[in-house]
Amino acid sequence: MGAAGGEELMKMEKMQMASAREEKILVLVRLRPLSDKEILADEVADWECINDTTILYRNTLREGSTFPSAYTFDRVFRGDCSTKQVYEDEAKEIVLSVVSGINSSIFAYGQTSSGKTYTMTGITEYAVTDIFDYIHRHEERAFVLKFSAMEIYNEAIRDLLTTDNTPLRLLDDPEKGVIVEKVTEETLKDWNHLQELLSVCEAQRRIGETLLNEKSSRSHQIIRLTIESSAREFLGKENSTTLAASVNFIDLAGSERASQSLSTGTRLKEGCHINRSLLTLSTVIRKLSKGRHGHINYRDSKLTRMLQPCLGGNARTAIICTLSPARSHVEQTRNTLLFACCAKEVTTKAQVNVVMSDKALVKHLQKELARLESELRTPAPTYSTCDYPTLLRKKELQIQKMEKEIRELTKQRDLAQSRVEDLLRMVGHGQDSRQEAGSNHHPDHQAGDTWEDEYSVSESSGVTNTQHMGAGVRKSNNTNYYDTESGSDDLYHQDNIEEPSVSDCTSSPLSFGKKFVKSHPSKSLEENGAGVAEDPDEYCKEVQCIEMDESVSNGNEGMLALTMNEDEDVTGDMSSTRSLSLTRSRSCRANIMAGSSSPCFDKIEQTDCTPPNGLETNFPGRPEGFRRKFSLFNNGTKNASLSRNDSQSSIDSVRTSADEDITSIHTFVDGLKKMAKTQETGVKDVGLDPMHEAPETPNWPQEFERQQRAILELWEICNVSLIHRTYFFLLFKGDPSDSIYMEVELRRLSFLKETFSRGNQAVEDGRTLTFASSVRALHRERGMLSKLMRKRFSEEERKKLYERWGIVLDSKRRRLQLANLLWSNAKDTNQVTESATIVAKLIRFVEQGHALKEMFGLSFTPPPSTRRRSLSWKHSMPSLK
Ligand SMILES: Nc1ncnc2c1ncn2[C@@H]1O[C@H](COP(=O)(O)OP(=O)(O)OP(=O)(O)O)[C@@H](O)[C@H]1O
Repeated sequence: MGAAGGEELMKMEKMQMASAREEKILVLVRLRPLSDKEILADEVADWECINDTTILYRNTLREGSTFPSAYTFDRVFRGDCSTKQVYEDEAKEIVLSVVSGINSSIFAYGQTSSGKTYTMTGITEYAVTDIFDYIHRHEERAFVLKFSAMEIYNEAIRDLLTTDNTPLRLLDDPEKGVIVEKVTEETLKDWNHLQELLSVCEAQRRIGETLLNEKSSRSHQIIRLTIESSAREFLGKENSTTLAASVNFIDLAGSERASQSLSTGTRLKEGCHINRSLLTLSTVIRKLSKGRHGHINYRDSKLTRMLQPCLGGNARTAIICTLSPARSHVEQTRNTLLFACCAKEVTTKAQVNVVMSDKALVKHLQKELARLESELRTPAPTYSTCDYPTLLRKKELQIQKMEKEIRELTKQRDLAQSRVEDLLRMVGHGQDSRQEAGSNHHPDHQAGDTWEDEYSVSESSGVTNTQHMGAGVRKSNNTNYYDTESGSDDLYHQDNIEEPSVSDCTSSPLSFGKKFVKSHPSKSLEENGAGVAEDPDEYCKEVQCIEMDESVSNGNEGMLALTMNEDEDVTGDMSSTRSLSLTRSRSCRANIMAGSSSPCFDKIEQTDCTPPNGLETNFPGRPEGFRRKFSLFNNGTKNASLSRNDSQSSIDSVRTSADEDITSIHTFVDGLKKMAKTQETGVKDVGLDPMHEAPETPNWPQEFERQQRAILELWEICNVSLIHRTYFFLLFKGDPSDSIYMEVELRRLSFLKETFSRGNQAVEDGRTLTFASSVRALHRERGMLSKLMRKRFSEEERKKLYERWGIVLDSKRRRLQLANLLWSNAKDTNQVTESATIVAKLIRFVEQGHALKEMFGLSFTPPPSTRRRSLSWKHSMPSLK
């Protein structure tokens, strides 16, 4: 090897050592200006960059200051900053590492229409210009540039450089890590060639129109430039080495709410896939932000599998979080900022990637071998002069430590053993009581049997659920996400997913209705009925929403005639026959597609309708992010003390966990204050740890039952929309992947219950929810459902239903009576199941597959907190001091 060659190699090895260090992901935030559309809609810009690192939410008064208002990052860019400035000031340094053999990645994250594509297009062009410029200035090295481009569309990887739509496979290469099989790699010739390839990508990428963006990217796009370079002087020689690295330009698809983007059909499906993969990305980022302990679920989506090196591996990474300043997007903006807060805690470990020629490698290995052989032959000097007593003492200490660990582990094992025994005893008890109950339920039992008898029926029907769960657990054992997905599809096909037929509703001789009427005298039908008759026009609108959904699902895209004739004795106004010509409303359509109900009941004019979980506006309460700790699940004593039918205990346990949450928030705030002292920059807004850990619940089937019981009771207490209950109940049946949704639902409901019980109002997007308003909304919904009964059920079917639910056939307002009974007894599993079946039939709920669950849109926003909590939270913000 020549002197220069040796120097080169040594320099590279040195670089490799020097560069293999940890560094945090660079997090940039870019606020775009209000768009013309937003200005036309009189939108207000609620966000402002107050300096180069802090972005401020200016409208805290509106939300009662329950959220942090200032967020600090490596750099924030105001709406009037150009992409060139974003690149020059921050991104360039990361991108250009690639020419020194260090992998780098830049990606844009943000809600739909926030400016990701706008930003990444510019960044990619500026970066490649600089790369060409660098090559030009370093003629002593020979460079090879390879260009590839892919998109992940609906969880399938497509090559953007070919017209072939065949999905590409991801393979695990022992040396290179995850690779995309057969992806086209073009050797880049010059700037014009790059422009050509970029236009091909643009033409190939899936773009669709949504309400929020005319040219919305419906896929995640990854443009990869691989650069190899070697010193010309040593080309072809045995001491030749090559630097090889890639830079990824990643334009993620934007997170979206079906209710805001009003997406339906294909767009809705795309939206589900987008949200799902972004959720996995957030989970990965959240876990990484806590350090690289435990399992990181990169394999849960193709996006995270492909991005693995950028997210915690051998790469320098910058994330540009793009934001819309508009008030209507405040919630999505917060989610993006919380994601950004987590991302800034993530570290990567980039190093210079040196590829040696085969000859150089052989030589290097020979040298290494010789060194090891000589070490073996000549014992190291330290060996002979070793201090044996010290060595012995060290070993003894080690043995003592290990013995202590063994004792600790034995203790833990015994504890776990006793928990298992407790649980087994509990399950045994449950089975006993089921058997007893089952023996009471004899076909000869008459209508009017005791409630306990009915409950025994419901208990035995619960066996079906257990079977689903069993399947779910098996499914989750499969570590391959894609298999998991297909598995779940099958699962859902089998389970109550088809539109329920009336005969299903009416065939079995149940009689809980009668019994229920007796046990709930306080809910007088007149009282409920009065609410329904209050505002008939409102009902017309409500029914209009549902009808429009029907017209669309029937392929009737245009006008439809809606008959609102009551054949039974209903209130005066509603008894006349009306034919209404209705124009299809996209907002309502989206609403129903997403499973929403209340928004249409409340105000038809409102366009930002709500997804089925009521995450947004009109449902009482909202999911508040995931619970920070799952100590309840791990507490064997509490679990063991839960009896199968003890519904109060299930609610109590929710309350307990909420209390624990308060403690954990305080603990966290304390931690925050400490951290704030030691850190000059970076407001720890991520403090409430928005992306809490997903539960890995042992014994999930039992836990699911417990949570479902608690949710059912809380729905009743909080007057949650019946359509929401129906969607949720039919969609979340115990699959292990449901745990996160169950958790979110429980948290939002317990928060709401707490708020209502204190006589407080819950504020959502500036709108106020009170206990009274939720009661009114529920009354209106029941009225609307009663009207649909005539349409969805034949006279004969209705008659059967009345008999079954104990409604006297010649009584007045029979449909309303039935509507008032639906979902009215959370403790009666059988009644719950029947109610879900009937409401599903009324609203024509058709299972749209697993993806629909994602439209329950998990929010990463930290929970709205009590006054006390919010104050301590606010005070922990250094930037607010
Ligand atoms: N910083 C900015 N300055 C001016 N206009 C912008 C800026 N950012 C985005 N825009 C404009 O906003 C619109 C939406 O931007 P873009 O398509 O980049 O959003 P996106 O986040 O990629 O959306 P999606 O996720 O739906 O693909 C475009 O018309 C774009 O020109």
